[in-house]
Amino acid sequence: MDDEPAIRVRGLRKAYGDTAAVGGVDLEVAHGEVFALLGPNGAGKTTTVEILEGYRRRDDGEVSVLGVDPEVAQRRGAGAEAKRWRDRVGIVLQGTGEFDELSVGEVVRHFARFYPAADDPAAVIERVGLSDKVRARTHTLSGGQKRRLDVALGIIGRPELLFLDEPTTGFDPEARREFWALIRDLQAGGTTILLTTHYLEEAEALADRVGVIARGRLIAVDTPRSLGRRDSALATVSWRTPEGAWQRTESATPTAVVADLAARFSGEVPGLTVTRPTLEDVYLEMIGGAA
Ligand SMILES: Nc1ncnc2c1ncn2[C@@H]1O[C@H](COP(=O)(O)OP(=O)(O)OP(=O)(O)O)[C@@H](O)[C@H]1O
Repeated sequence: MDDEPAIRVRGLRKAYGDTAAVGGVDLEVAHGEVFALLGPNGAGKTTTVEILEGYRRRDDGEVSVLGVDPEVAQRRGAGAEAKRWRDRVGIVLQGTGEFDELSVGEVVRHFARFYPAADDPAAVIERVGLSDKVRARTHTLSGGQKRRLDVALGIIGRPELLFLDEPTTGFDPEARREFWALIRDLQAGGTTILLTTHYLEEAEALADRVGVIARGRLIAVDTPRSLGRRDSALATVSWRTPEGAWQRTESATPTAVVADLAARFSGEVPGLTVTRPTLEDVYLEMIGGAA
């Protein structure tokens, strides 16, 4: 691990005509980190990620991805060093997953040939849960299965850095859990991951840090646990009275409230729960404030 972060962005700007899609973003992602970009539709997540991938040109700002300017690395005829950079970066765009009449196995094996140290196609197909579809033509796959194929193509080259734009859209709950296990596995193997998602529980399950983008600006960066000072927010204690009515109180010292209740009930407190704001609660409040 070197001192330079895997991703460093300073003053990034991008406009489409009069629309300022990205309006001055600073961001650093460390080697080995899983970072989730959150934000409402049209906030500027995809634009930011595609600039980092080198697929879109920026208007202004500095961008370094694995020590290289991605815009330069993706230029036509950029040379051997740029090719090496592209081999180190895995990209899963927002949904393709269809390759005419080719089968899943053929597509993955085909992509494997582009990389100098590609993973074993059969192992990757297994990892994304498509082993029983290896001979299926890609246009016959379901939406979630096409997305899994996208993920397979993103990781076949064993990237150091993986970009995932809304990777689990269309996944059923079980597939999503399997995907989370795959991401944890990749992180354990040292892969740095930048993902965008609309699923707050996904960000919470996977990300070391989350960044919230609203109207092209990064309005907060923190751990999922601490975002919006969530960890020090008042706790809500709820319980049922002996008459069966629900009671609730907000407190900065919920342990004292629970101890007091335990003494009053001399034992088990019926229906007791202690909750703090969820990641979704603080996220929605932030987005509301930024609108
Ligand atoms: N090619 C384009 N031409 C013109 N405007 C664009 C283009 N791509 C994006 N935009 C605009 O830029 C803004 C940011 O879009 P972007 O796709 O980056 O948002 P996003 O956060 O990824 O949204 P979503 O969650 O819906 O994927 C939006 O207002 C969008 O309409």
